[in-house]
Amino acid sequence: MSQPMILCRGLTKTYQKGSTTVTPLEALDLEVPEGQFLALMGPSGSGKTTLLNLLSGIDSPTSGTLEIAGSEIGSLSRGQLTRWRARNIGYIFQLYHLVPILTAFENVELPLLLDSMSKSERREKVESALELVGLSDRMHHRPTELSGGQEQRVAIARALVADPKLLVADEPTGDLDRESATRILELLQALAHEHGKTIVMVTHDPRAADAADRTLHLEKGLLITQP
Ligand SMILES: Nc1ncnc2c1ncn2[C@@H]1O[C@H](COP(=O)(O)OP(=O)(O)OP(=O)(O)O)[C@@H](O)[C@H]1O
Repeated sequence: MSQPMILCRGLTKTYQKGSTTVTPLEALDLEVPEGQFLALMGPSGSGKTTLLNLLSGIDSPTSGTLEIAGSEIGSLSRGQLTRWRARNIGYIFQLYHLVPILTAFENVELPLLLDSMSKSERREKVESALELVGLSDRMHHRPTELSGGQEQRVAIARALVADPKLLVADEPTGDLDRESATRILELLQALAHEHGKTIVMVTHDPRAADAADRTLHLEKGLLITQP
């Protein structure tokens, strides 16, 4: 079998609050194959965001191992982690986080400005990311001129533009009506099944979880196996 995209063994995160130790994630073992669309559910405070932040290199584990695409990232320094993240992770937020004064094109272009790349190469990548999310005709619109579903698709194009292997999404349909949510979920399914992206999506919505290939449940920092 090929190596998993995500491999966690005994992954643990603790915080010290005065004399109390908070353990948002405890000894988590997890394997996710490349191209899988995984949903992560659990009550508030169960450790979902903590896990997303570890998988995406925003935070580092206290103990355990964490391999993404065969690289151990748990022990990288902050600077190494920032560079690794820019190449390997696309992050999708519930409230899109687009820059309001920039057009859809300029928002999607942002992650590429850190790379030394010609303007024409950048344009090509931005245009194909916007085409992939079905927004070629909205390229020069600003966020206020787009619907919520379209804003989320711009945000997905921005997450995709540097061609990361792993997409992490924190409640990507949480602020959308049912029809827009369905289109976003179909897009995420296509990204996993047709483009080989591995996707980890936090959601409170059972309908969104149903769109995924597999659902994991967290409770008090522990993984509850699916019945
Ligand atoms: N920086 C921090 N310092 C101390 N405790 C923290 C920190 N970050 C998270 N925690 C604690 O870890 C636990 C898990 O938090 P986390 O944000 O991962 O939960 P969640 O499942 O994403 O919740 P929600 O669905 O409400 O977003 C909570 O008890 C939280 O208070």
